[in-house]
Formats: sequence, structure tokens, C-alpha cells
Amino acid sequence: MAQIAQVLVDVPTMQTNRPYSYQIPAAWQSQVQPGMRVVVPFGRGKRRVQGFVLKLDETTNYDGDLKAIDAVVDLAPVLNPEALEMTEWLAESTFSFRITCAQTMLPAVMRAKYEKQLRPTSQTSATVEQTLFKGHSEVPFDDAAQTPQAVSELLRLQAAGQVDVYYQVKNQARRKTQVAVKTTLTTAELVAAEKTVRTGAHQQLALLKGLATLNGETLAQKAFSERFKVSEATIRTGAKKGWLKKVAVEVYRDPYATSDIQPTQPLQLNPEQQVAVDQIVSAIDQPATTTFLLEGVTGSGKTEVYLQSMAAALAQGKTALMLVPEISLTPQMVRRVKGRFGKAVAVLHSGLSSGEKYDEWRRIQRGEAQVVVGARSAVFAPLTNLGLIVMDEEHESTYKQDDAPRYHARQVALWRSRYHNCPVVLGSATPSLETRARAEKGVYQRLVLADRVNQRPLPQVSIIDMKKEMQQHAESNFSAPLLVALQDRLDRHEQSVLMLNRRGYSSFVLCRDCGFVLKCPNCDISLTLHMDTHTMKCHYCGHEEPIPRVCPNCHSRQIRYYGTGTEKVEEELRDLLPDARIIRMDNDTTRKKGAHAKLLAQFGSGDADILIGTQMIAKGLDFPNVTLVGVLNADTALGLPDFRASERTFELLTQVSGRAGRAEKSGHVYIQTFNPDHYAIRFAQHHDYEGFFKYEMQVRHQGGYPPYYFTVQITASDLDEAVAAKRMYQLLQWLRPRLAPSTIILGPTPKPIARVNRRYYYQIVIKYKQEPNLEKTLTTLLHETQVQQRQGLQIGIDVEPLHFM
Ligand SMILES: Nc1ncnc2c1ncn2[C@@H]1O[C@H](COP(=O)(O)OP(=O)(O)OP(=O)(O)O)[C@@H](O)[C@H]1O
Ligand SMILES: [Zn+2]
Ligand SMILES: [Zn+2]
Repeated sequence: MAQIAQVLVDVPTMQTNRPYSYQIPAAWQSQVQPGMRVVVPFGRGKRRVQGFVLKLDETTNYDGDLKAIDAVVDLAPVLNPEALEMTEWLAESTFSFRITCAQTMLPAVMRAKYEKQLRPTSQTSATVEQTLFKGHSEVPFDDAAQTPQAVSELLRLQAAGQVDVYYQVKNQARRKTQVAVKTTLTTAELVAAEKTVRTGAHQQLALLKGLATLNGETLAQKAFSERFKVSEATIRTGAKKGWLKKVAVEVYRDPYATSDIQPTQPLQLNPEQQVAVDQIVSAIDQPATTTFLLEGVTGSGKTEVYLQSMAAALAQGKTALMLVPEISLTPQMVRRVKGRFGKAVAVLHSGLSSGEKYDEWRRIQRGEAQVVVGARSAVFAPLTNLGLIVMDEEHESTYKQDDAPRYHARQVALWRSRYHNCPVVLGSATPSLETRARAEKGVYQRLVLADRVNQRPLPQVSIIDMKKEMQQHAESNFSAPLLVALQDRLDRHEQSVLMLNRRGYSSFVLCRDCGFVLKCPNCDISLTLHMDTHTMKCHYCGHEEPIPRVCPNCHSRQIRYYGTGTEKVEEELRDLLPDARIIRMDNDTTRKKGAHAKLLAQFGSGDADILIGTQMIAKGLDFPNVTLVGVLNADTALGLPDFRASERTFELLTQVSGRAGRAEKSGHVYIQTFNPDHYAIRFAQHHDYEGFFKYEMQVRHQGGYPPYYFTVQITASDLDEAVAAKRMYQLLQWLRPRLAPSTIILGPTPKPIARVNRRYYYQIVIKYKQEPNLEKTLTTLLHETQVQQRQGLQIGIDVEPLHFM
């Protein structure tokens, strides 16, 4: 019998991938299994930490006395064998710690929370007692560590043994339970009990009759008292007399319980859809680990392809996972999947309360849900026997996590596909360049839906040159042609969508006369405005210059920060079109839970004529009566200091254009821009993804950017700017000799928003084609910087970062 457990411990300040051995107390030896969480003593003193059991051993080669496991948190493993194996791969490929990976796979409520407390020691001086503890036996660390000075003072006291930092494990996952009734008496005993009740006690008789119908099952107390018309007081009496027991039963919180989703039937596929479904289903049947790229124009019916392929997996007794960028933004998708698969569907996304998420997660873990729809972290859903993984809008950057482990859900999906031997479908109208390039090489199999369903044409797109418009209408957000089109839709009772691009607000300057954006002379990337230093900086190479007062290109004085808010746009539109009914969707109007879905439902039911919004309205919406789409400012994303700026702009314009004319009536799109000749805008005008792909690949090739190069970003942050900067320069010295001469290292440079949360950020970008030493070097870096983390400096490693800001 296993007596030793290998435990991955969670020590926030001293992470390691090496498991520690613990004795399993005799009483638990048959219970403890890999994948369970346990609480173990760690280090000296009374410190307790949480950990995951990785493995069981009969013996240990450790000589000393092994400490014993203190408590078992779970009654059954929370990480299955697949998840345990995945932590190892994920930690290696993202340069993070296994414990962080293990926790990422669980719903937030199940992650260990620690309360960090300061406690006095036997060596605490009287002054420290008075100033820090003020007579208390412990004080919260965060209260005491308000300033950098306070932190360094605490570190000094800790080093001198005057204070102890103490971590308290908290487990916050709570099941929701309900009181239910249950009887242990036989039918004969219940009948006998009836004789003991006086004849007038109708309620008690009803109670006994009711209990007799239960056949030993439990029934919620509320349902019981409604069904048999007995009061709670009578049930209490029954419990006293020993007729029944009150028990707590678990109930699931169902986030979609109140919604009225109509069941749907599979649609008759068109020939292109049929080809796609046939290919995918054949890979499910084989089974094969093929990765498909489903490249289908907006409104081509990709969703129906996903649904019918998923149905094929279910028909084989397998499960299906469908990833979507952010469900709260696309409530329509959840409805479609639930409509087709009903109760078999579990939904995981950030819009749910943590309790709801926990319940959905357990339904999946227990095999009660065969289909999972969810955002990024749903890629870890504990589905067994996977038959298909679908990733909708695969180009979306929300699939990449910003904090450690900095994983991309696509990478995890591909790993799981190999584990389960099942296909993956990556779907998009605008695939990421990386994905499309892989399909070109034959790594992914490309499936194309070239036409919209029912031969609907893609909308006509007009580009409006705002430099000319500005000369005529000065400061308006609306060009003359767009206004005419809006009025026209009002007259015809059709709907319009207006998008205001808020990405990259005011962080760059643009000439309103010639559209000029200031670029770095070395990198051909836009310079970013830094108001703190009043300079323009390049975030790739560090180049810096003063903010221009006149346009370097045309000498106009109309050079300014570009930007305008949704609220201002709404106001102006109400002036211009007083009769229009307008809905505004932005961060302000959608903060409340469910607000998104509500506003969209309102628009969908025809309660408004115009929907104004930020990027959040660009994607996935399928409203038949929308025939006009207007983009107020196509340029803001173009000005970002990021080599993906053109790709993002093309993608956004194509996606938002795709909202127009999806049903019988044809659509029209107006794109307002200061750069009417930019290739990203031209290709979007012609719905020409393939043309854009070829052109952009050349640009990337010339600039030495992905997918021709791999990139890794390393950031350092500290409360003290000098410490962060100095550490980055040391890091550069340390890295250079360890990496191949052909590898390019850019920086260090301060990050565009150099100071966030009182911390200063500096970054280095490594670009390489082949770098045999990378893995070893970065793993060493990860482990060595642990010591510095303790002193407040934080190092982050990001493989293939999606944002360079
Ligand atoms: N075979 C079909 N016959 C009839 N209607 C269909 C068929 N396939 C899909 N549709 C309908 O066409 C519309 C567009 O489909 P869908 O929303 O799946 O497009 P999409 O490719 O996901 O577009 P986008 O990329 O813009 O989100 C939907 O209303 C859908 O119900
Ligand atoms: Zn100019
Ligand atoms: Zn530069």
C-alpha cells in the first residue's frame, strides 16, 4: 500500500517544480489518490500550505523523518490523469510553475487563497510591537506593506527574525445545498404510523401518505410541501416523531435556467458546408488528430458546420468542446449550442458567478455534460473521451492569457487533440496569420466556405476619406454620406450598427490633414506618446524623440492625439437624428451582469434603430434586419506600435462589415478613415482575406516578424523604476552569451504604460528562427529569479506575446 505521496506544494514566494515527499497517515492510505488536494506542513514552524498529490510511492529514498499530510481537501481527485500530465507540458512550454498551471485548470473558487499575515516573534523589539502590531497578535500583510519603503522595512525585519510572514490556507468553494426530506420507514411502518395519528390531523396524514410515495428517494422540502400540501411545521413534527429525516442535497446553480431557449433541428447543409462536415466527421470516425482551418466568410454558416460535426462526435458516445472568444460578448452562440444539444451543454465563462462556474465544472467532471461551450479557460474542461474540439474566431487575442501561465488556448487544444486522438477545427473569417501560414504549409487542413449561405452577397463597402470630410464639416464624427445612409435606414425601418474603435486611444498622434502617423526610423512601427516624459518612444528599440508640434510630413498644425468617446458620439447623433432610437454598448453600459445580452436582445427585437458600440459589437452578431454598418474611425488601431496593427485593423473591419446584410436585404458598409489608401483598409473593402494574407506575409518577411520569426518577451517590474531598469540591463548581459549569435535581442525599453499599479515595467524581446538553448536558458531564468521575486522584483516570460504594450 502506498505510504508516501509526492506533493506539488503551493508556496507563493518559493515556487519549484520539484514535488516533496510526505507520509500518508495510515487511516488515509487507501483514500489518497493522485490529483487530490492536500494540506501539508512546509518549512519550519507551523506554516501550512496546500498542494496537489502528483504520485503515490511505496517507499522513499529520503533519509530523514518525513512529515505527514495534515488534511485531505478533496474526497475525489480534482485533476484527472490527463490534467496532471498536462501541467508538466504546460509549465515547460510557457515557462511557468506546475502549481500555477494546476490551479489555472480549476475554477477560481477552488484555487487556494492565502491570507498573508504578519506575526511577532520572540525577537520582536518593543518598538516594532508598538508601531507595527499595536498590541494585535497578527496584522494583515497588505495593510502593513502600503509603500515601497514599508515593504523594504518589513523585509529587513523579516531577515532579522523580528517578524514572521504567515500564510493561512483558505478553501472557498461552496456547494449550494437544499433541505430535502427522506424516510427510512417501510411502507408497512408508515401505514402503521397512520393509526397513531388522531383522525382530525389531516396534515400529518397527508405527510405520511406523501412519504409512502417516495420509495426511499429524497425530495426537496419545498417541492414536498407544495406537492402534498403540508406545512413546514408538519414536516418538523414528522421529523420529531422519527417518520422522516431532513437531509441536505446538492443543487446546481443553472445560469441559463430562466432563459427560454428553443430547441433547433439540424439545417440542410449547402454543398460547401457538406464538404466541410464530411471531412471533419471522417476525422472523428477514424479517429485522427487532424487540425482543420475552417476559413469561411462572414455569414457563411460556420456555426452549423460546428454543430453538425459536434453531433457526430456525440453520436459516437464521445464528448465535444467548443471554445468561443468571450461568451458575454456573443450570447447568440450559447443559445445556438444549447438550442441544439439542450441539457447536455455546460457553459463556462467569466460572466457566471464563481458558484455557477463551480457547479458547471462539476457537472462536466461527473460526466453529466457531454458538450462544453466556454471561453479561454474552458479549454481545460475535464471532459473525458473527447471526440472534437472547436475553436470559433480562432484569431481572437482573448484566447491568450495575460498572466502566468501565459498560454494560448489553441496550443492547449492541440495538445488535448493529441492526448485524445481527436480532430480540432479552427474557424474564422479572418484567420490569424500564423494559422493561415500553417495551412499553407499543409500542417493544418484548409476547408473553405467562400460564399454566404443562400448566395447572399457580401455587403458593398465604401471608404470615406476623412481628410476631405474634415475640410468641409470641421469637427463632426459623421461624414455626409454616412449620415445620409443612416437617415435612409430610418426611413426604411432597417437597422444600423456604428462602431467606434477605441483600441489605442490617444496613445499616438495623427495629422488630421494628411493622415500622417509618426513612426520609428529604425523599426517602422508607430511611436507611442508618453505624457509623463512628453516624448514619443519606440517600444521595440527604445528610440525617443520630442512630440511634434507641426506635421513632419505636410507641416500642418492639425496634428493631435486622435480619439473620441462613445458617449460624445451618441450625443452628437441624437442632435443629428432626433427621431432615431439608439442603444449604446460600451464598458459603461455593460458593466452589470447580463447587461450585454439584454441590450443585444433589445436591439434584436427591433426596439432600436441604431446600435453604437466599441469593438464588442463587431463580432458574431447575426441580426437579419441590419443593413448598414458604419466604422467611425478605422485608424486608431493602425497607429498602435505593434507589428500586428494592420492585421488587427483588417480583421476588425472585415468582422464588423460582416454584420451587414446577412439575410434577405443586402447590406452596405461605410468606413471613415484618414488613411484611405492603407492596404489593410483596401483589402477589407474588397473582403479579400487571401489578398491581405499574401501582402502581409511579405511585410512580415521584410520586417523579420512572426510567423517568420518566433518571439519571446521578458518583462521586469518593480516599485522602484531604477531597480526594474537595472535588472533588465543585467539580464541582457546574462542572456547574450547564452543565446545563438543569429538571435536578435531588442531592448530593454520601458513599456508604453510604464507604470501600472505602482509598478514600473521594462521589457526585452527575443526574436529567433532556431534557438536550441532557449528552453534551458529561460527555465534557468525562471527558477533563478525566484529569489528576486521575494524582494519585490517580478519577472514575466511570455512566449509568442500578442501585445507588445
Ligand atoms: N445550410 C443553411 N441553410 C440555411 N441557413 C443557414 C445554413 N447554415 C447557416 N444558416 C444561417 O445563416 C446565418 C449565418 O450563419 P453563421 O452565423 O453560422 O455564420 P458565420 O459563418 O458564423 O458568420 P460570422 O463569422 O460572421 O459569425 C445564420 O442565421 C444561420 O442560421
Ligand atoms: Zn500632415
Ligand atoms: Zn524603433
